[in-house]
Amino acid sequence: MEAMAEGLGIAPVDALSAMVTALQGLGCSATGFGEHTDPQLISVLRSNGTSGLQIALQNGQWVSVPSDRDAFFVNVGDSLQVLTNGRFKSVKHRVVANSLKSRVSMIYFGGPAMTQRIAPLPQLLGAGEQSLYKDFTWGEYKKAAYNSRLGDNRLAQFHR
Ligand SMILES: O=C(O)CCC(=O)C(=O)O
Ligand SMILES: [Fe+2]
Repeated sequence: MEAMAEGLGIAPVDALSAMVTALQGLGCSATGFGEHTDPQLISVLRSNGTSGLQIALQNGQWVSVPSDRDAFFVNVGDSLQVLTNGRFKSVKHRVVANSLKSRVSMIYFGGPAMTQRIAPLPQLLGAGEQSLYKDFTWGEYKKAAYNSRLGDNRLAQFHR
């Protein structure tokens, strides 16, 4: 935050960190990153070992992902859910800010090419099994995503 303020030429330099301190003083856990699913095929995440990442179970209960700086968190995205015709689930997740330690994460998002058609892999479809989704390209999905909010179920509009 200090470096950002410095880069922005904001004076006094500690204006932004004062804001963070004020939030921490409230003693409540703020939203670090709102609930959402990742759009791409796969996300590979590493963090600095600070807790905060949570996934939603099917019953809506939020469960914390253990914070381990030596572990990778591999997450299925919406596109892989479609490619597997729903066998792999794009799990809803969020980050709850920790008032004691900052969470830093780096994520690799593996996404398809813009013109790529996103559809269940034929070899995964059983006899007579239909795609659960309408035909769409990654570009079409992205366009729909730009018109949605972070927490929206963006795949819903592509369901058959
Ligand atoms: O920072 C994190 O741990 C997760 C962030 C995230 O879910 C995302 O960028 O898609
Ligand atoms: Fe995410």
